[in-house]
Amino acid sequence: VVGGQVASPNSWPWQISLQYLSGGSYYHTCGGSLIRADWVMTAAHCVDTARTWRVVVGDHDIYTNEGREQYLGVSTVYVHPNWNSNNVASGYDIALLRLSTSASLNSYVQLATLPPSGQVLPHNNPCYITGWGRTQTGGSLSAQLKEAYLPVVDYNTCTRSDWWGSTVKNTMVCGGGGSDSGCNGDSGGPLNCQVSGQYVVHGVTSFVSSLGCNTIQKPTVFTRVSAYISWINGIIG
Ligand SMILES: CC(C)C[C@H](NC(=O)[C@H](CCCC[NH3+])NC(=O)C(F)(F)F)C(=O)Nc1ccc(C(C)C)cc1
Repeated sequence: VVGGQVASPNSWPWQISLQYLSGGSYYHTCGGSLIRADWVMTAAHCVDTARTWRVVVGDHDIYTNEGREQYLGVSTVYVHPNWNSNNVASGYDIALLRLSTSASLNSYVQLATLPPSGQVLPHNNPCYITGWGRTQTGGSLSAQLKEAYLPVVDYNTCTRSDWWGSTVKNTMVCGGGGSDSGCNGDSGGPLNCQVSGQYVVHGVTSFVSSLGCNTIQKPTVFTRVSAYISWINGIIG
């Protein structure tokens, strides 16, 4: 997350860290959202490479043990069948992870609320991106979970030729477009939008401009969760 601020610890209790095993250690690579005690929603591009994964719930500082973390294995990865790793612009950047151990829900670990199928939020709807991603283009990951205010940019605006043009599809949500943005390592994490006084996960962080994370008029682009509710329900039952 570029800009924004460090989140109050565990204030986004559905946020997870997706980590992979390398040389005997685990490394953060993506975010995600806990949607059932044994299911995580993330981005398909996060799991393009076959690795040994683990999901950490209840985390705040990914480099220190604060006692609220639960470390959970991943038994099965379900990538959307239409996902094309060579073209993030076609959408379908969504995957579900079946956990080998269920999370234990408490005040630090809660399930995300998903939107009703088909719901499209209006321009400027209040939303926050959260994640441990780079804090600047080409910078390092954030040790502590960050949040940034990225209000919805409606489809009409986001697809303007001087914004994202036809790169953005209506199965996506745009947020921000100013000096705050998502960045590498935020992928797969939630866009948390306020709807009727409740935070609802309306987006899965998908891409930013290759010119730089917080490029003006290139809002952070999210998979629109409400476009995939049937697929999700078909998988998790
Ligand atoms: C150094 C970073 C900022 C580069 C930037 N990376 C990204 O946007 C990556 C993953 C993109 C999937 C493609 N393999 N996503 C992120 O960093 C995220 F914002 F989600 F955290 C990128 O490649 N962006 C990109 C690439 C191609 C397109 C074409 C569809 C025009 C659009 C954006």
